[in-house]
Amino acid sequence: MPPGQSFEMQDIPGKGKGMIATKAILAGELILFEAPLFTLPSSCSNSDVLAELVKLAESEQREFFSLSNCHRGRLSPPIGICRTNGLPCGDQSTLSGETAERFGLFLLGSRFNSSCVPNVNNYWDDSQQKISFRALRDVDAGEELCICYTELFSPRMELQRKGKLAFGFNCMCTACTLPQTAQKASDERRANIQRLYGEIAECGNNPSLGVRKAKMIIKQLKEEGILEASGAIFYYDGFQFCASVSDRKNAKQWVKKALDAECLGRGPETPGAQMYRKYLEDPKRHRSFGLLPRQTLTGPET
Ligand SMILES: C[S@@+](CC[C@H](N)C(=O)[O-])C[C@H]1O[C@@H](n2cnc3c(N)ncnc32)[C@H](O)[C@@H]1O
Repeated sequence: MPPGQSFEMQDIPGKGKGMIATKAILAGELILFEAPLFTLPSSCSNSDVLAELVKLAESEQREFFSLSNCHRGRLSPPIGICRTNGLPCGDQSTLSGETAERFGLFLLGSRFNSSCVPNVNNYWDDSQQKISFRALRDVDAGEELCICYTELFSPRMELQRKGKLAFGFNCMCTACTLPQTAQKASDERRANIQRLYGEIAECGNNPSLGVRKAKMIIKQLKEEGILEASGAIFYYDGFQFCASVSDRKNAKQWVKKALDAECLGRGPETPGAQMYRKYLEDPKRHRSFGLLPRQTLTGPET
């Protein structure tokens, strides 16, 4: 591992290898900023992978073949390793339907295991052509550092099914190994979050209801321990509802929260952070500002 790194690779029971924090890490801290071995279109074939592998140094090829492969025996090793370890080089969300057009292979980054309550966020920085990993909350030395491979707003059965289908494992993260009653409560919260996520999109003409739903979803995300991993989009919803009724003061409070969440998980210079900063300066610059009759709504809880 390079010097100064705040984690090391260790064997993790039931998960193969994984990354463990070797010192305390603060929320928002950049843990790793890594260039890919290569990137490929998400629809690539085994021969596309081979064409990339021949361009690599022998030591890199060896490291590539030492990565985990959950498709062993079913797919050729090159494509099996890519499907197991590839990380999206772009935004990806099953709920919004966004799919990254490319994925990248990372010698260190591909060793982060998955959690349904991730403490690390991975983000592809297109301008630098590197992936960043940032702590979503304060992490103690000795804790495992985990990203999330799937999306977060699904009840356990669905998360398990998606993880199993795509990556061939039964998730052993802290949320999936909770005692039964705690798991039931967590499942109910995630089902509520999923429902509210759908409902909030229907509130364009009822911004007061929209703000109430944004607050409900944020409360449940917080209780579930996944607010930092996904809060920015709901704070931005709150902003848009307030902007649509010319509620400048509350719009600013919502977009400030969205900006803070974006900076925490993705960094201060992303296109998203720049957009939030623009609206924080002047909410009127949003296209929906003043589209509905003037009304005073409420800001986010502090
Ligand atoms: C991208 S690799 C992660 C690093 C891998 N553990 C290794 O040893 O290199 C993905 C594989 O790690 C394991 N894994 C990741 N997250 C897991 C989890 N939450 N529970 C169980 N296994 C997990 C699964 O075998 C999965 O196919």
